[in-house]
Amino acid sequence: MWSPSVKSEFVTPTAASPAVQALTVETTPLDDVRQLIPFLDPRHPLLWLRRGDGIAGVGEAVRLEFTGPTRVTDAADAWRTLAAAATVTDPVRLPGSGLVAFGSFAFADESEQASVLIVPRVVIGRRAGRSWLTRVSVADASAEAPRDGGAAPAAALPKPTAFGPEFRLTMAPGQLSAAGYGEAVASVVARIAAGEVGKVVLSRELRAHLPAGADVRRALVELALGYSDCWTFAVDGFVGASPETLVRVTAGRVDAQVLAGTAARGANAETDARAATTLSASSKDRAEHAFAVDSVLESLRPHTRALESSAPFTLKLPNLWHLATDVVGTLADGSSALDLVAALHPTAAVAGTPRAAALAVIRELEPFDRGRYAGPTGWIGADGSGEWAVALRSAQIAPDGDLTAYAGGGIVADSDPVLEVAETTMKFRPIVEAFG
Ligand SMILES: C=C(O[C@H]1C=CC=C(C(=O)O)[C@@H]1O)C(=O)O
Repeated sequence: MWSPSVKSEFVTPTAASPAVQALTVETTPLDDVRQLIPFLDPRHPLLWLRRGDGIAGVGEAVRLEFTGPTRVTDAADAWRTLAAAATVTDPVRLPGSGLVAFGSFAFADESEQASVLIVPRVVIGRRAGRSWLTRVSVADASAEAPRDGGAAPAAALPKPTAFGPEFRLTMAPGQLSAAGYGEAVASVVARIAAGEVGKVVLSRELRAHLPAGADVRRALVELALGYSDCWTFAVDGFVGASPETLVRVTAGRVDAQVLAGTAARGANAETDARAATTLSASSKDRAEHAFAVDSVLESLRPHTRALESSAPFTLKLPNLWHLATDVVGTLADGSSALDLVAALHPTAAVAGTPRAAALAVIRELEPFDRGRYAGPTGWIGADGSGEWAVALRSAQIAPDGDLTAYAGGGIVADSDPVLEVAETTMKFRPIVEAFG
């Protein structure tokens, strides 16, 4: 149960967060800030942005790391404790103002990649023409005075910085080549025919190396401009532009947009319209989509009332068409956005059906750790509100500059290996073009 409290003074340490920190958080309104990206740290950007609205974080006031099967529920618990110990002044009261943490979680229980919640020292936010600045300062719960002297008084906007030099990366196949991916797809189709599993989402990776000191904001600008209807994100070196909303919680309302089923865009208006019509009529894509919608409804139902889903429709993105379904409901049990993320992940849009069997096939056929690809990425607020995407069309940048990009697709009984390879190539486009 989520019981919002932003004024509590007393903190109980938890296993996930042994030294609980008391945060002082102050949000002040700003004149409209149209561009958030120039304010980011070029090498450690924290960003959540769609259609020009979102939040940009600078610095780290708190960093919590989680691993293993309970990583999301541990994070939800740790966040409750941290938020309850914070003193928050927030006259703006918009989604993303006040105390927020950016988060990104590994896809797999056994992943070596840490899952994180990061509370920035400074957040600049923008929503519907209103902007704000949030400053965060930290004190140990036991300490008498804040370590860094308390929240800075409501202050001027931090300065945007000039972009570093342009760079272009060449991506090379990773541990699973395009041909190897085609073979893995054929193997999944055979397992489906044998009745072992209904659907499996398989992926492959591309690799590159970022020059020392590269300004990652350049790629974020490309993603945000090229894919403005997607969630452009950057958290702890993990960047992307995902079209899929895993879940949003705002003022007791819960919504999601499920995507599964993909077609190439046509070369002209006529073939493009035909591609969309063919996609919505395709029994293969509709089957793939239905698995994903069912898994989301099943996970959200215990936490919501009046949960409804739209009929599937075609969603146009610059690089492809998707089949999409909108889901909306009312929060019934006080869950936070992270509680719902824990209930939802991994959906059948990124794992398959039945879930356990599909995950076993992924472990067997993908010779790499997905890291945070296809995991939940987004933000959580002090009152449990938040916005989370399924982290698709994404890449992880390691501290040494190694970059790994990921793309996959849902494999069902009628999937064709050649077409599935082509689909992953289309899905790599946002990242390949942003860095290339
Ligand atoms: C697994 C990915 O996409 C998922 C989301 C939308 C459509 C999908 C598909 O048509 O296969 C996938 O389920 C990816 O982009 O890497």
